[in-house]
Amino acid sequence: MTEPPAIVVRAVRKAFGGSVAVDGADLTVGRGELVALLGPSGSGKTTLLRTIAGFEEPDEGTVTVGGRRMCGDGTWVEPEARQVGMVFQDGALFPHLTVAANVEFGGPAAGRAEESLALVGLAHRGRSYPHELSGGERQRVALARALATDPEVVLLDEPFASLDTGLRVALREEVAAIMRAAGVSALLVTHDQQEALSLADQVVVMRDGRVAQAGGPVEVYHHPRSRWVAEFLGAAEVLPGTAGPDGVATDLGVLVADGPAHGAVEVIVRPEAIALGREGAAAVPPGAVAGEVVERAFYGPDQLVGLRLAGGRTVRSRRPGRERWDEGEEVRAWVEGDVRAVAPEAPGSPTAPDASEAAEAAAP
Ligand SMILES: Nc1ncnc2c1ncn2[C@@H]1O[C@H](COP(=O)(O)OP(=O)(O)OP(=O)(O)O)[C@@H](O)[C@H]1O
Repeated sequence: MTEPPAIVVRAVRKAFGGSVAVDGADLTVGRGELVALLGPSGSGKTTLLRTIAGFEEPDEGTVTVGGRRMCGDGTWVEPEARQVGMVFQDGALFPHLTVAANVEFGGPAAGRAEESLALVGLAHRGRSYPHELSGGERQRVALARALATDPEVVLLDEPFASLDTGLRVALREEVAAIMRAAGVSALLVTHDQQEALSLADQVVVMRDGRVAQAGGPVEVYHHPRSRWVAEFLGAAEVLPGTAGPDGVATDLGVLVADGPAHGAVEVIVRPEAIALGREGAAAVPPGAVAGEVVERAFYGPDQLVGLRLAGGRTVRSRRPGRERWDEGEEVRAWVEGDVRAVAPEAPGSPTAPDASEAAEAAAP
């Protein structure tokens, strides 16, 4: 018999006073899967997580953990009886208890406290106090405490947000590796696109209390369902185009795009899919279009080269940082790789992108 998924959320709605925080959300976390719940501030991620943990009671919908109904249809299971481990942003350790006592506090399964401290690489720090540990070590203790109860699923609410960049990247990779090694199912709340795309088996993108799209990292990044999802997940050039039998006619040439086959569309092109070459270079294909380099933003490993195309539109091409492209230079540009076309969004529609969120996502 196949085991039930770790978490199933169906049609969950939660309002505070008149304001709706979660508006009919569905999600599934499979066994052993690491799922990222990603969205801008205020999109309802934490509220949904707290609903799964049992800290909030939804107005509507159902939550099932490990095949057991937790709430909905008249059922209510208290948080402590849900077999859910929690890791918060600040770790929430007791400062007056040793590391070992903190891990034992949750009432671990027999023998699990030591085992889970060993799992996070801190078996030798059981007698230390939280203030004697680094921020990263404290978060590993918090994870050990969550794992010690042998939970059906671990819920992590922005567990790396308070750490600085280098440590954050190292710790998140370590934590993902620990959870995979332990076969733990986990739901991770984050507003960091790179964190979600690099760690998760499945990314659930939330917007205004709803799931805008859910899928594998490659799927949501390369096949966004809407312009908003595309721009939220990373830098994207959005070009108006006309779809026809040969492809979509745009300022970057006629492109083969996955999306509507006829009429006006918006084509979403990632800057890394826009290739550049100098006129006459062997790599430049016949359909390449002319452009002038008008700006350049250097990030180290890569750079964004701004091009003004014939007709006046400016697009960015992501190039390796070692290449040299000078302002004023005439170049040729063409599209390589995945291109997605979506129906144009009416200005001001609820799915139209928000400029500030898109700007945040555009950073490398
Ligand atoms: N206890 C509460 N009382 C009233 N409003 C709340 C409460 N908790 C959340 N909200 C509101 O619900 C909405 C969703 O909040 P939530 O914290 O779930 O979003 P989020 O996506 O986790 O945001 P962030 O990334 O900023 O933590 C927000 O508008 C928030 O102000």
